[in-house]
Amino acid sequence: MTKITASQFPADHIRVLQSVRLPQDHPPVKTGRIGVLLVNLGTPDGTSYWPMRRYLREFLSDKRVIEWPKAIWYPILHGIVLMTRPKKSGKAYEEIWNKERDESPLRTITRSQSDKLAERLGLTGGRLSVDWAMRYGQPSIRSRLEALKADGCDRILVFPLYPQYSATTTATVNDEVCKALLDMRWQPAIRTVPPYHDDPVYVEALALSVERHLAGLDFEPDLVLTSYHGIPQSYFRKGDPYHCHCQKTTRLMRERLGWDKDRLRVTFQSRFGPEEWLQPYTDKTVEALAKDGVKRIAVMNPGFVADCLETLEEIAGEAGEIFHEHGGEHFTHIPCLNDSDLGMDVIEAVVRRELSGWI
Ligand SMILES: C=CC1=C(C)c2cc3[nH]c(cc4nc(cc5[nH]c(cc1n2)c(C)c5CCC(=O)O)C(CCC(=O)O)=C4C)c(C)c3C=C
Ligand SMILES: [Fe+2]
Ligand SMILES: [Fe+2]
Repeated sequence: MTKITASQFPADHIRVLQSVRLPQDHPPVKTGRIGVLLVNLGTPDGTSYWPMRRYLREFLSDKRVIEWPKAIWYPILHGIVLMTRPKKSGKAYEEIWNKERDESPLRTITRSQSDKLAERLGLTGGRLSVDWAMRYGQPSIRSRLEALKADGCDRILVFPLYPQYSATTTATVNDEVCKALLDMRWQPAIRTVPPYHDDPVYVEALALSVERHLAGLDFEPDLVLTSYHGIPQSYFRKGDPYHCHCQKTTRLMRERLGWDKDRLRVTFQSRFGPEEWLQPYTDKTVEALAKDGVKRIAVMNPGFVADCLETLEEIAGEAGEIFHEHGGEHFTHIPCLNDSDLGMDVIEAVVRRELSGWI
């Protein structure tokens, strides 16, 4: 957790009661701070079987992620998936693992985003604590909310790091926050960050990241795919707005870049299980493009706030291989916004907006 203590305190209504003299038998009171908690999806603690299994078990037991009835899903999960997937996914994680820190890139980048946000907010004064958590794995949402509360935060802004809303991501973060509140006697006031898929700062950052990346290449891609993580088609039919949010982000980028529909396309990646997922699929599209004679493409992942397994291994690695195997010549992956200045501009703008009235 990074604390920001500034000499200038902007809002009158925020008080620190630590200095108030309390009766001797009074429990300690610490209040008056504001917390910001960045939350990303999660990540295993290691790439070997047991850490992978623990992580996948928590993730795939979430009823927001797999909506099948427990009586059907649990025997499959415990009987097949948790026997085979930890090994397969562990190998994939090994390819992208941050060996220096012995952790996944998602964890490294999320921590850095939290540190940089604290630095940026500190510049303007205020009494804020900035921290980060993972929905699955460590550090857990519960542990960081408790730490913020213990630090005197009686107002906490929770930021699920997903620009496009989905029940499988945003809602499950909010569920976990509410579960932690259930056990608190003195609950902090909570705000959660809404989706920001059409925020001009976000769209501008994405467009600039494309322009800058393409300017540094020695070839010009014929088209760029915006590849979003998929969800089952049935979730969309039941009312999850995720598909529409993805389409809107890409449309706004296209308008900002002044490109036509064929030059910036939407695809969906990371299918899991036998169901039909949102289409067109990224891997199939990449293959079809190469077979149709397209020689140069770029792929980016606007829905991922940080590079991770799904972008580094599945897109920068596998999708590139597919393209080359089927006749493509030049493939480039445009990195996520991560903790770059552009990425931090987006996070800071969203946080400042959502904190309004509190600071
Ligand atoms: C099984 C169903 C899954 C749904 C639905 C799903 C939605 C979803 N996921 C992300 C973002 C990420 N997913 C990541 C990894 C990952 N995702 C699933 C499954 C579903 N995701 C699994 C099983 C895994 C683990 C890896 C594997 O075994 O393949 C990650 C990467 C985490 C990392 O440490 O790098 C991210 C990020 C979104 C945005 C989303 C729906 C919109
Ligand atoms: Fe996922
Ligand atoms: Fe739609």
